[in-house]
Amino acid sequence: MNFSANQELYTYEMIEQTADFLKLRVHFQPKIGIICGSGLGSLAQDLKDRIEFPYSTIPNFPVSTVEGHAGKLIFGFLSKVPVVCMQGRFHFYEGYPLWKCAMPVRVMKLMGVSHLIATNAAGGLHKNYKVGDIMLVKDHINMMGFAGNNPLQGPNEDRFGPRFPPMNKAYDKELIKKSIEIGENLGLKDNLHTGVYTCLGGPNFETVAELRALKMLGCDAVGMSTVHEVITARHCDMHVLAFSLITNECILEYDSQNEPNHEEVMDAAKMRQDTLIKFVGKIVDYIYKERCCRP
Ligand SMILES: O=P(O)(O)O[C@@H]1C[C@H](O)[C@@H](CO)O1
Ligand code: HPA
Repeated sequence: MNFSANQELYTYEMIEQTADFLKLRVHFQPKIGIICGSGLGSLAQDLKDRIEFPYSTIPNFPVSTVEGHAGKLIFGFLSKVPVVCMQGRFHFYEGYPLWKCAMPVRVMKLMGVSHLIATNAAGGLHKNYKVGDIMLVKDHINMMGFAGNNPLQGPNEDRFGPRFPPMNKAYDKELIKKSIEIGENLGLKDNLHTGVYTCLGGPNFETVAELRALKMLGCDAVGMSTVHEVITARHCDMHVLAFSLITNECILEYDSQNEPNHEEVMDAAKMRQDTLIKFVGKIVDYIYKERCCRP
């Protein structure tokens, strides 16, 4: 990252300006933020009393450029719970620095969101993962961080959080436990896992050697998002639940005839959309009743 470009970083006031723009137009306070992964935009389709903002109409917002990411911020009620959904997220490979990719999380924070549900499409590395399975993220390996890239780089904004935030409790254990229970009640017992997610910069899918290395490091699923959003959310003390929909099995053998592609990712997401809508709806309901409304 070029630090002479620091003046291009979002200031607190810019994020505030974006949040104020939205607050003026949305007459309820969302408590839960949902980021829809590739092909998972349908998670936002069931919102009642929706108010939609194409990203291009929101001051200071980047715009999504990827197929399967509609590029809208949608406010509404899911199971009577006020939420905000990102129908489309920003990826590093689109040319955005990580701090820009994660900026909407800070906007959510300033709007009063206390819980973030980040979803993604990911390749399954673990031998037991099948296409259509759900992996609740219990931890991540920040590979881009290993290479010196982090959404919190640059001067720290103390009004969001500390210079050196801990990350050992990034994913809320109680929410993972509850989500497993919810998933099992929906008949997903055999399709539900907890595991370690990693994000690479993309946009190319990984080589066999890279995938083998990631597996050796302890990664169970690989994608191109989420980690920088979670770091940003934890920095400003939001509670985080994240899950990956396994959309393809990672190819770990040189003699495989298969090649991963974005279409299979989108197809797998489409196949699972109804189940995921129910799953997320029940999680949102639980968070709202048991967390947000707790005195
Ligand atoms: O936004 P997510 O992480 O769900 O998207 C994944 C990673 C790439 O953007 C794309 C590859 O098919 O899906
Ligand atoms: N690798 C990286 N990102 C992905 C994959 C994958 O196999 N599947 C969906 N997003």
